[in-house]
Amino acid sequence: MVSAPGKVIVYGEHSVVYGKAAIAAALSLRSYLLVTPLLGITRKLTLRFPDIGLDHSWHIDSLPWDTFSVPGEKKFYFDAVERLDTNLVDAINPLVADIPGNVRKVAALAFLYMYLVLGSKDAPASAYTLRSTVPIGAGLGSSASISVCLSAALQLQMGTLDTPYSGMTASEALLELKRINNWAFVGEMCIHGNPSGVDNTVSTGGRAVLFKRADPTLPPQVTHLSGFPELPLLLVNTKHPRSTAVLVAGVRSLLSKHESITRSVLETMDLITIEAHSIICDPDFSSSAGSPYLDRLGELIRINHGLLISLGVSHPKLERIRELVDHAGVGWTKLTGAGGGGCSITLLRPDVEQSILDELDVKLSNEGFEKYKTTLGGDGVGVLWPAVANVDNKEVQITEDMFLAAVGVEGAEGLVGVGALGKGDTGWKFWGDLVSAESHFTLH
Ligand SMILES: Nc1ncnc2c1ncn2[C@@H]1O[C@H](COP(=O)(O)OP(=O)(O)OP(=O)(O)O)[C@@H](O)[C@H]1O
Ligand SMILES: C[C@@](O)(CCO)CC(=O)[O-]
Ligand SMILES: [Mg+2]
Repeated sequence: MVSAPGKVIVYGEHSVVYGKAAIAAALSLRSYLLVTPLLGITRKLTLRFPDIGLDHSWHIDSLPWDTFSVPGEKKFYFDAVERLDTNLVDAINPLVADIPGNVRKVAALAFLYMYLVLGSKDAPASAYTLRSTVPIGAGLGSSASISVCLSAALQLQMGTLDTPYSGMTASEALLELKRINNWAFVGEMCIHGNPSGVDNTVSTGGRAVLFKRADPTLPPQVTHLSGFPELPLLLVNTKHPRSTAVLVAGVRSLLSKHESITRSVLETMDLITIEAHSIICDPDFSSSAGSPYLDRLGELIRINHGLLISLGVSHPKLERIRELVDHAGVGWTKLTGAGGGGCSITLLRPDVEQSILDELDVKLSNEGFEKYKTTLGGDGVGVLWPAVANVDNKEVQITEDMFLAAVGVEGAEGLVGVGALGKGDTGWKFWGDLVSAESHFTLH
């Protein structure tokens, strides 16, 4: 069983696709993937993605392995892949043709692409069951978090990746994270079309990153921001779904029509991220009341949002949230992720009275918006191997039923041993924190 976090882009969405810098942090909302061996004589591969209503099986022997075993085709096994191989995509398309809806189709495509390149004809028959607490298509990196899960699980299953172990050095962990991230990027390409790689990078490594890929032919420059401050953030979902691929394509079209103007907007976004990074890295940085640093970060958030509006990626519902927050005077707001709906973040002023925040909460929820309680800067990809839990002091294999019933269940407090599993009133429940039951690749 593996898991990986969603993310918040604090500065630099969209411009990051054009080689500009972005700052992103991992969220405490996560996706979880369980791989269960399928017993029986039929050699099947089953995808169970109940969040999007996908339940589909293929016979392993009927998959187009020949297309995927062209000599030399697997030479890039661990390397970064820059673009999808159109022959491979063409071979997969008929396999997903009868799956209804683009949301399901691209998720199945991402899985099959990775499975066919990373796996082999002799792979054991398995079910891949995925559940996520990251809202889908809301700007919080749901696609990246599932891509990281799929990449890690498949490479672990095929024996090409080590599980994290105590004593693993930082450079060994970095290598494994790189392998996971490279293939998560492939998943993102299947889902997004033209991803920058920032989402999968922060979901893989966790914490927070400064990310920039100035030259598309070279790997990105990634600075892990271990000292990322605990910023007081309000995260609100418009609940208006949208597709990142469509929004990214919209910016590309604007660029082709108004090239120099759009380029200068993207340039300014780069300056914003760089300035924010230097503020956060200031040795005197403080986010407490009266500190000028938070105001400056807030102003940069406001300017960044204004530029995103000018790129055409805001939405009336995002503007409504901003209006309500501005009216309450509690902080600075911008969209996060691809925009067009999805979520906004507000950097809260430290000295705001609780009663004003409570009033704002009521207004937001009356208008159908959803607020998330989450923390930033959490762990990246995690592995629970073998997938066993402690039930009544016995180790039991986590079954698909237990997994489906337990992931995302609220109120699993009352720690009875980290990651222990037991019968709650409503069925199987993880008591305690799934994430802390896993092992993680640590960089420092
Ligand atoms: N829980 C899930 N189960 C199955 N597929 C999922 C799940 N979450 C995301 N996906 C896949 O990812 C797609 C959404 O990705 P998209 O990039 O459009 O939005 P996002 O990643 O949530 O937002 P952003 O890219 O702005 O952070 C869905 O259409 C689906 O194919
Ligand atoms: C809009 C975008 O910049 C962020 C999506 O979370 C796209 C990307 O970086 O791949
Ligand atoms: Mg995405």
